[in-house]
Amino acid sequence: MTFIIIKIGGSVLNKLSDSFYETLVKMKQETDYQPVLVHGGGPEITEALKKWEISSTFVNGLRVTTDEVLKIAEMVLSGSLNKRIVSNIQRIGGKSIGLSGIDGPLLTVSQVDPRLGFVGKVESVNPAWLHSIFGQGAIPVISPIGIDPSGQKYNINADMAAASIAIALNGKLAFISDIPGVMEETEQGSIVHPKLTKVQINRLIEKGVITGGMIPKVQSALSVLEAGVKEAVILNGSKPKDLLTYMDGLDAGTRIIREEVYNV
Ligand SMILES: Nc1ncnc2c1ncn2[C@@H]1O[C@H](COP(=O)(O)OP(=O)(O)O)[C@@H](O)[C@H]1O
Ligand SMILES: CC(=O)N[C@@H](CCC(=O)OP(=O)(O)O)C(=O)O
Repeated sequence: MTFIIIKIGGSVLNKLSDSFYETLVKMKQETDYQPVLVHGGGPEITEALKKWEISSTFVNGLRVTTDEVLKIAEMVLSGSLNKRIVSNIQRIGGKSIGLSGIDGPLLTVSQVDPRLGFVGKVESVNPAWLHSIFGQGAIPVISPIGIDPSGQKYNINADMAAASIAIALNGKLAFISDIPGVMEETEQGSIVHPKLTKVQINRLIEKGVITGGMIPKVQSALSVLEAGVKEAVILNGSKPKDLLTYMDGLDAGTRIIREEVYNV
């Protein structure tokens, strides 16, 4: 069995078609792949915060999380969005169970930086409950809220949560977002990089080509490579075939790979 950790970005959550969910259910029922979903929800958290008239800011793609921001983030992520994805999978005929990093606890975290408030980085993953969900023939759907040993809850960037789970399960990692991959404006027009290494990524960040929410995404991809996972990929969620194309070993999106395999 090969695990594939599929991170669904909040940017694309509401744009995913039934065929995307059908692909997941078929993958689970008909192939040796075991899909594990991790979802974000940044835009919906921002919308809910606006309704509550709470302001929030980002530092390098991470939301500064006060106690009241945390409460809304948990409500949106572990409440409405997690259950929306679970019910979408069930509507297509698949089995699915939703949980957050607190359940189990699946994700034990520590504080990233006191200046960011309750933003967590994953210290350990306990996949025991995931294995029992796999045993039930179901697809786990994970929301990125974690907990520390004292019981304090934390908001985790969903890309970073997905990377930690991919490392723990030694699985493949695919980021599904609202763009075709890592893009760059060149004299010839806009291009999508088919593959990138750490050195190239760092150069694109320095040049200001990779910004905002793309920063934690590429950094999370690099962290899985460092931990021994072969590669990570960024795919376009509005093209459900991209996931199948990638699983078939063909080119899709942007693959993030180690230096030594760049020319292979
Ligand atoms: N070089 C880049 N190529 C593509 N997207 C980029 C790039 N730099 C920044 N971005 C931004 O990153 C966004 C994807 O990150 P994010 O909004 O966090 O998505 P998600 O919710 O899918 O995780 C894109 O919509 C785009 O605005
Ligand atoms: C700490 C932090 O930034 N947490 C994110 C969690 C959601 C997320 O990551 O959503 P996307 O995948 O849609 O970006 C946030 O509050 O927006």
